[in-house]
Amino acid sequence: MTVEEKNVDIAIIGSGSAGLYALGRVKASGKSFVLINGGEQGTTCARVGCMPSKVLIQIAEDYHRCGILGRYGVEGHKSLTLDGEEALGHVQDLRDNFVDRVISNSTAQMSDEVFLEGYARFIEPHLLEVNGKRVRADKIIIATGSRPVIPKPWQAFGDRILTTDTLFEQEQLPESLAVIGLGVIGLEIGQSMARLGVETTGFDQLETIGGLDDPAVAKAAIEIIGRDFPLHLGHPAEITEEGDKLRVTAGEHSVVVDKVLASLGRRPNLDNLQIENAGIDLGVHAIPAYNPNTMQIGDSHIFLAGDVNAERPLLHEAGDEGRIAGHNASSDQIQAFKRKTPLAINFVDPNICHVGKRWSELDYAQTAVGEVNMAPVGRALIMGKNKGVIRVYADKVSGKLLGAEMICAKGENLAHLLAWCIEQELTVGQLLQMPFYHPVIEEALQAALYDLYAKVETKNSGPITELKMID
Ligand SMILES: Cc1cc2nc3c(=O)[nH]c(=O)nc-3n(C[C@H](O)[C@H](O)[C@H](O)COP(=O)(O)OP(=O)(O)OC[C@H]3O[C@@H](n4cnc5c(N)ncnc54)[C@H](O)[C@@H]3O)c2cc1C
Ligand SMILES: NC(=O)c1ccc[n+]([C@@H]2O[C@H](COP(=O)([O-])OP(=O)(O)OC[C@H]3O[C@@H](n4cnc5c(N)ncnc54)[C@H](O)[C@@H]3O)[C@@H](O)[C@H]2O)c1
Repeated sequence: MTVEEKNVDIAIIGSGSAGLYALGRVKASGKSFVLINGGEQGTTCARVGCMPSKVLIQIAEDYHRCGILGRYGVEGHKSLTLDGEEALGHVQDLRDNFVDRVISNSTAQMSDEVFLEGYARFIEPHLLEVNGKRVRADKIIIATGSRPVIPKPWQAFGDRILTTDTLFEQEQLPESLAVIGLGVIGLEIGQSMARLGVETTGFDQLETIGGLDDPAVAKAAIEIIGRDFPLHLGHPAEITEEGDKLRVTAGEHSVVVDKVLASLGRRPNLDNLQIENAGIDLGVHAIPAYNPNTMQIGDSHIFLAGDVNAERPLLHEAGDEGRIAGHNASSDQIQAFKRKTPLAINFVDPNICHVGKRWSELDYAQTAVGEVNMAPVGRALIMGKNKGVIRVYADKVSGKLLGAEMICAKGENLAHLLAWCIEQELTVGQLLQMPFYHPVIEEALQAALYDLYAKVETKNSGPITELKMID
């Protein structure tokens, strides 16, 4: 019996952010297409990622902020309490709102002919199967995202192991929580939980946190975040059962907790696609070799966009990768696109950010480093957030900005400014000729830039560093 095949120009697998951005380009080209999605709709970002995590962080930060009120003479602040159920209810309400918005602007408007629900797998290089239906496509975009890693032995602990897939569905806050893996997720959720009153303990096998690799920033971050909850670093964590609780042990540290948040990283959803039937070699790192400027796998008809390629697993990058893949899948010619300056923001308080080149990528002999400590910064003192450090890197000879790493208040804004300057290939001298208001956190960046300027060879022309001369 021959199974009926639907023929299209382009099949997009995954209706997450990368898939939907790709769809925008494909629709505009007028090519025929199908969009295929397995699992829940609404995108990882809106459903279990960026958005619910930021709501939780906001609640925790606002509640924690009450602690400062005594300084201003506000009576009664110590007796404020938090209803965990209502707090989580608020996270869920806003989350539902974000998800509804995504769905109503995308798949809700699509017919069953072009939007197929189910997990796709390759039968042949151009042939996919979804719930028994077959789709033959000239070009295929894989935008299947990633999922949280849970080591196999931990799966036996059932719902006592949380991931960000299940955390935002909880009705109550746990009394105690171990956060294993202090990367981006572990820090954001760990600090929030601690601030909401959950007895939280953090573990990471590395000697650093939040993926920081500038030693000065990592040291400051460990000290600052370590005031919110204990951080046990340098040993992989192991879990054993203790009655209905879990014991988490790493090196000489051990705690008994109600729940564990597994934030050990995320695994690309490539293993469910039978991509070998497409003649694609997964390579040593289990990710097929692809070009990050075209998103094309080798010189094949298949493109890889978003978290599934594990290279820049962030929302704005998933958007760009979707656009590139969508454009190239719809065109006769493959076009390479310049990728943007790397920018990463961890929304802990104070924010941890990095921009441009990482510390470990620098040629230290050719690099000048400017630094400012946040302790004396006027605006930070007023805000009661004068903790942290900003480190900026520039080429020693040309003075061109290369990158930065920081832990500081409003880091999310400073990191953007720096990314935009690197994108424009500006020098530290040119940055000092920009206006700086008073009193603002940007003055801390200005101080770091002055420190950097003193260490680079290229200086501004004219008698006043901060002002350009009129010819
Ligand atoms: C807790 C958390 C917080 C985050 N916070 C931020 C943040 O603040 N800022 C930021 O920039 N990024 C953040 N991120 C990362 C961001 O959410 C991701 O980079 C982005 O959502 C990736 O989008 P995507 O389209 O690649 O994947 P997804 O949105 O996951 O879409 C993939 C889709 O493909 C489907 N699928 C999988 N396999 C198949 C198959 N075989 N067939 C059909 N469909 C399939 C999946 O079910 C899913 O619907 C966060 C992530 C998490 C987990
Ligand atoms: N603000 C944001 O932009 C944001 C927020 C959340 C998530 N994200 C995205 O989600 C991705 C995944 O985040 P993540 O935090 O899960 O991964 P991650 O890679 O950032 O961190 C995982 C951490 O787990 C540690 N680890 C692994 N196995 C361990 C073990 N057995 N014991 C102790 N520690 C162990 C690793 O050393 C690492 O520090 C990020 O790369 C990021 O792109 C972004």
